[in-house]
Amino acid sequence: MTEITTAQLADAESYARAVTEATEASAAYYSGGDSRLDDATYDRLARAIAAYEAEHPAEIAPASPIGKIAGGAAPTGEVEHSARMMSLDNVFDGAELSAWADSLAKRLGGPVTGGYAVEPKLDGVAVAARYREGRLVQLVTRGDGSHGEDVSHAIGTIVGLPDRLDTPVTFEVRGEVLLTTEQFERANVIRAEFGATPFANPRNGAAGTLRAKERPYVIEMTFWSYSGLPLDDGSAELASLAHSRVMEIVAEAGVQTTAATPVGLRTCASIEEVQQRVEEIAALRATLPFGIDGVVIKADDPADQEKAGFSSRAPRWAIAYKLPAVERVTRLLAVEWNVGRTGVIAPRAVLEPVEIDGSTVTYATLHNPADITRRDLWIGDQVTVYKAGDIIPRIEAPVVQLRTGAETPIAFPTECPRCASDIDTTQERWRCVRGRECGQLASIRYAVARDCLDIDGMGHKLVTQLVESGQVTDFADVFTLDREQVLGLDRMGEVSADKLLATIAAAKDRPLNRVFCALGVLGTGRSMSRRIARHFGTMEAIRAADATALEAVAGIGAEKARVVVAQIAELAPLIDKLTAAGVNMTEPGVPARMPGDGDADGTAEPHEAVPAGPLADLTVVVTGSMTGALAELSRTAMNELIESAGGRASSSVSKKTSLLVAGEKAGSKRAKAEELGIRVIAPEEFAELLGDLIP
Ligand SMILES: NC(=O)c1ccc[n+]([C@@H]2O[C@H](COP(=O)([O-])OP(=O)(O)OC[C@H]3O[C@@H](n4cnc5c(N)ncnc54)[C@H](O)[C@@H]3O)[C@@H](O)[C@H]2O)c1
Ligand SMILES: [Zn+2]
Repeated sequence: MTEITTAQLADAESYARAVTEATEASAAYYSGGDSRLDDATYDRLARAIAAYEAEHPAEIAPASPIGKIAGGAAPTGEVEHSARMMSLDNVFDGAELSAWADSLAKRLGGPVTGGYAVEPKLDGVAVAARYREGRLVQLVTRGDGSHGEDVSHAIGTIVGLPDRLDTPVTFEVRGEVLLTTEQFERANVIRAEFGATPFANPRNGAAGTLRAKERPYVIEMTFWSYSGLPLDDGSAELASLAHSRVMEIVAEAGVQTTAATPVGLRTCASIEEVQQRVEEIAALRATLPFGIDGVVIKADDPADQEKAGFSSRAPRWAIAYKLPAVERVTRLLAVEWNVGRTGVIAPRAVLEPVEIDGSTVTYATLHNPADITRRDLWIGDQVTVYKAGDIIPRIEAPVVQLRTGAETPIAFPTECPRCASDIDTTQERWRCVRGRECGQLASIRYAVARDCLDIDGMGHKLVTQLVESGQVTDFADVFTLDREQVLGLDRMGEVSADKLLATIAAAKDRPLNRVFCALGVLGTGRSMSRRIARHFGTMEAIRAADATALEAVAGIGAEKARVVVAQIAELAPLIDKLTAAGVNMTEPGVPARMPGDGDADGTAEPHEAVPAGPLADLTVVVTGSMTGALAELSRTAMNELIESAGGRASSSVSKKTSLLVAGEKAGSKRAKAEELGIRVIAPEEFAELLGDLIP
């Protein structure tokens, strides 16, 4: 997207470019092609153009979309409308809504007499449907408002717009043709079957489908009427009835109206009531089976309408209260494959972060591999992303027209990303062949690994065997294995069995930080586990801590604190089992910090359990392979060592780094440290500094 879409227009040249970009986008938008811009971006661009024009009225370009129906860009047809088909003016908040109501009152010489009708603003394509003698004879698009295109070929494919009514009425109904969420999903499945590119979003699908004449397949759409008017000499009385009454007559005739949507048509006496209703509809938006982009408010009484009249573009007696955009276009950066508790392997889209409906969206759900194939998604694609309310964001479709050729196919996993077992691909939802066991395996493997309980000799094969035979269901079971069970394992002799049992017994005495780490609490890796253990001292104190108490640990914010508390509560049975098996639950040298401990004012200062050592207050990064006295130490052991010497271990070099320990084959971290002027020392020198702290 070019910069002019967000910035103010600085000069005539950027104004001209903005007008071109807007008219091109509109042309695509109204014809059912893929617009390069999402609505929020288009609206920003249009506002920038309008602001520029207000300041430079002499420079207004003839092609400017401002003040024109459909931005002047809709394909116009040959069918003359029975009455102009207008746009709607917009408001974006309560204050603007009140201002609109005030200006309307001024025009009317007093408040509206018949109240306001409030309906959803359906996000589809406007059409006029002409019924003569109860038969649907013609469908016309809005076009430029005075002439539209004949799209009568779509008659018979639109739910809610019957081709024959029960009574022989002659009238015209106007309304919105759209694809419901369900129809949209189905449409893209059909499109894929016929090798056609997917629709980028439901609106686009409705516009394209309405205009498409010769397709080998049918795509079902839905119609909701929002107005009814006389046609030829028929139904003249409609012109003198309240809007809400007209809608009743249209509905009685058998045409679907906005009143039949889940949010209905409501009349409100005051603008405060309208505002309240807008908020209710906004809250229900995410639950609707189709997209809305706002709420439409109309003076209900025909006398009020007549007095208010029209501008060149829109009625003055109606207004669209726009809701925040829930769809944006952004880039698909990657697809991650996560394995759920039951072994289901679910893809998740990683997106270039984009702001939708007040929050930043970085991930979106993708259902399964078949779904990815059906949607024809590629890495690098620009995609339409939808999010409303609390609903998890979803990718609607790629914007195929924006492909550059640099997109790459999405690689499907060939083995379980968690346990490397085979994948059962017989169902649409792929699953690790180990199912539930897959999660057990992964968490037990994690717990016994070097960084956690460090049970040497308990490799992947062994864990797999123990889980498959049902002898071990969680890592607490490892501590209660008896000699007989161990001897029963494949290729297990007496010597190695005893050795393994000895390692398991030794692992019971690991410090709390490692036991805690082994629990695999979300968001607490090795160093966070150390910090938590050093802060609280005992598992009992950790379990007694509430979210506020946890926030006292460096690096734990409110959000994380809540997650950790919830997970520890969930893990209670496992922790109890570990305690019963005799596993150590204390951090050596650190007193327990129970709730209520701390300073007089009740706020517990994080106390430094470890006395200030040679690395007090230094942030240390280790890179390359260690030699000399440190040769045997894993990264975890190195980090523990740094912390026991009073320092902070970190994995990346930044301005905050105090010291880089660079071993053999140190690469980019060393270069960066040198660039930042950070002190770099060799493992031997570091070992000297630490002296007898080295284990
Ligand atoms: N993405 C793009 O490139 C692009 C380009 C042009 C326009 N747009 C979008 O189109 C919109 C502007 O389009 P517009 O000028 O056609 O006006 P509009 O669509 O915002 O409002 C007028 C229309 O609302 C519809 N409508 C829905 N429910 C209604 C109801 N209950 N009562 C009355 N009318 C109802 C009618 O079809 C009417 O024609 C903006 O949201 C803009 O973002 C996007
Ligand atoms: Zn698995």
